[in-house]
Amino acid sequence: MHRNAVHEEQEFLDLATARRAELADLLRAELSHDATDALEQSRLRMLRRRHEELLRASEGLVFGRLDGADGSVRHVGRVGLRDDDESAEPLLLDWRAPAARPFYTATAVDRQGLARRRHIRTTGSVVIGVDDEPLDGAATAGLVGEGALLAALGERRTGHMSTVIATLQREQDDIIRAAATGPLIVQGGPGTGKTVVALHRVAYLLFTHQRMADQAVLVLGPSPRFLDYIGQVLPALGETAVVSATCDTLLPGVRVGREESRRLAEIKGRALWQPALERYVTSLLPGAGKLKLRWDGEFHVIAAATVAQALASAVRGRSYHRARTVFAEQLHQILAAAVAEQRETLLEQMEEGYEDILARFGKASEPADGHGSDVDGVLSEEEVEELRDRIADSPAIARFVEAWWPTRDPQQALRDLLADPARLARFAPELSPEEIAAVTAEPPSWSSGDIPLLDAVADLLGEVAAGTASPPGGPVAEHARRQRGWVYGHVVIDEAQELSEMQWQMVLRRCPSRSITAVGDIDQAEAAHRHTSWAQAVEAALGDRWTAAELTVCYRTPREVMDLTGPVLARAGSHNTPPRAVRSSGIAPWRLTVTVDELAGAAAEAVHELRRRWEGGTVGVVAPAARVEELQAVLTGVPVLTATQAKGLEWDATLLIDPDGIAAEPRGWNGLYVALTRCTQELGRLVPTG
Ligand SMILES: Nc1ncnc2c1ncn2[C@@H]1O[C@H](COP(=O)(O)OP(=O)(O)OP(=O)(O)O)[C@@H](O)[C@H]1O
Repeated sequence: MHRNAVHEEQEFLDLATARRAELADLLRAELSHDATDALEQSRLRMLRRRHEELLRASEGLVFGRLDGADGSVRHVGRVGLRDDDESAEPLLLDWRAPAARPFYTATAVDRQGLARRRHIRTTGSVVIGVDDEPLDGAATAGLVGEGALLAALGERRTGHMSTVIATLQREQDDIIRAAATGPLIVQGGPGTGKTVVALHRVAYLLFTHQRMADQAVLVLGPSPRFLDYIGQVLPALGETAVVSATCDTLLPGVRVGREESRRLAEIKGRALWQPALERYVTSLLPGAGKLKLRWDGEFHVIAAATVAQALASAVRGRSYHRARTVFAEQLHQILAAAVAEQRETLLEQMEEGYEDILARFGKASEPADGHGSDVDGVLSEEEVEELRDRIADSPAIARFVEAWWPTRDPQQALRDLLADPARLARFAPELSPEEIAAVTAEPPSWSSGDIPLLDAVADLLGEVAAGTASPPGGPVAEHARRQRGWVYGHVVIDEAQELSEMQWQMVLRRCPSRSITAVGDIDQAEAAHRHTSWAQAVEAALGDRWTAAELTVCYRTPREVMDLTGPVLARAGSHNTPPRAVRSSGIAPWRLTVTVDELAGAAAEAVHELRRRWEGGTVGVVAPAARVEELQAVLTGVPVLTATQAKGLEWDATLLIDPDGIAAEPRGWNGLYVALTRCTQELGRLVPTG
């Protein structure tokens, strides 16, 4: 029966493959001509996107089939394909289309009109097997497509995350398709597919909302290594309108140049900096007072009240530089009016003087040639405007404005604050004298904790000149990456439990609509802040305006290993239960005690053995920070990482070195929880004694 099914699906795959090639050819022909107007340009952009999507969809083009209780048959795949006949049902349903949803969510209890779900396994353009799941029978364990899922989970790891569109589970699918109108915070234990969900959600949102594709989506991850690990998922799903970054790399042109202590990371992550920096930047504004400007050899005094009024209206709701531009424009206007008025007064005085002279000589005060009371020489409106333009273009006036209201470099402005204890005490009175001393003692290069402060200052100062936007055309992600002030359609944060309050502010600035998906595990938090609940972690940034969701099943770590995590989680102060492991690897975790002197040798031997056992897969080593360097020297061909660095990654086998040493690190129990849960198959522990 299966042979027939394979044959049947092969026929369908051949049909879909041919149609894909045909559509790609048609699109290529359409894309060969140039756009003549903006409308055509945007149409071509969409076609180009579609073309790329089709080209990339060669692997796993068709992976599912839905048989309706009414006898209907629909196939689900990586992209949607239409037949020639536009009115007919699509040949292939895109996995993100609403009609494909039952593939991920239908169960025997909630059949959604289906009689059967079929998973189709393929290699390239060959169907290698099918898994049928009747939905009209008795209720099953609740896993969707269990056979296909367990086969996928048991596969060797390549070192890069792959797409899982064929085996997404219902609780994951619910989050992927959730509304994107406000912040959604997803709590999930290790291996529950948080990263999978976050990335597939990006693909879903870009497919569903054109606006997000136009504005790009930002994906924030904890480290460059992690970004590299997930880097192939979205391109494989055909998505390019995505910028991936860490909080450290979000500011164009600014690099983190040094490590910082946990104490300073904690101090600099506090929400108090936002109002402190606002107060500081406000203090940089010029004070109101009369202004004395020179124009055409004459001095003009602008009264303090006029300056105060112009200043107040310029500053309202604007950044420092934007307010400066608005004020300068007003000043040009005021000065032009003052020049015109002074000229008028002068003319009047001249006229009065002339009449005096005439009176003294006993002449009547009738108008005389060129000196009538209609005061010839008073500037017309156009002339005042022209004068204002000349004032606006005048380098001398620009110098005057610069001296009175200087443009500022955000980096310099922040350095001036962080290096000055008196200023810090004035603007951040919540900091203790010891904390201020610790901040001011830091070297001038930037650390990770400085980046959100710098971003806040850059935002409060604003751009010096408007119109720095890059020219239109080219991929949207490139524009977004280059501009600090880019507003994204959506932001996805992975390992969100690590974000400090100030890093959250940095996210909000990039997404004022608050269309944000944050996934993480509060129990894996290792950052310097002390949050142990999501409510605490996001209180300063989001208040209580966010929606919570949860993932409860662990797909990565086998049951044998998850069983070890309960006590570790309890020591980490967690109130959560570890997620339920979906599978067992049949391999008991092992533990070897060695002397400290034997440790490096034993580690090398264990790595050698694990690599042999997991040939074609991956092995990773996690150790306390203090031992990493020494181990890297002896363990070649495998990553040797701290628990923090291992966050989000996975290997077939993990060698955990000195678990007690990891537990003794700051937030070490959380770190140990991370380290224990990185393997998909086997966990070995080397415990030094003495
Ligand atoms: N529905 C699924 N089908 C197939 N594989 C899945 C599915 N969900 C998760 N996985 C796999 O489980 C592993 C863990 O997923 P992921 O890295 O997204 O979990 P996580 O919750 O982010 O974990 P952690 O918090 O430990 O980093 C990955 O190998 C992923 O491909």
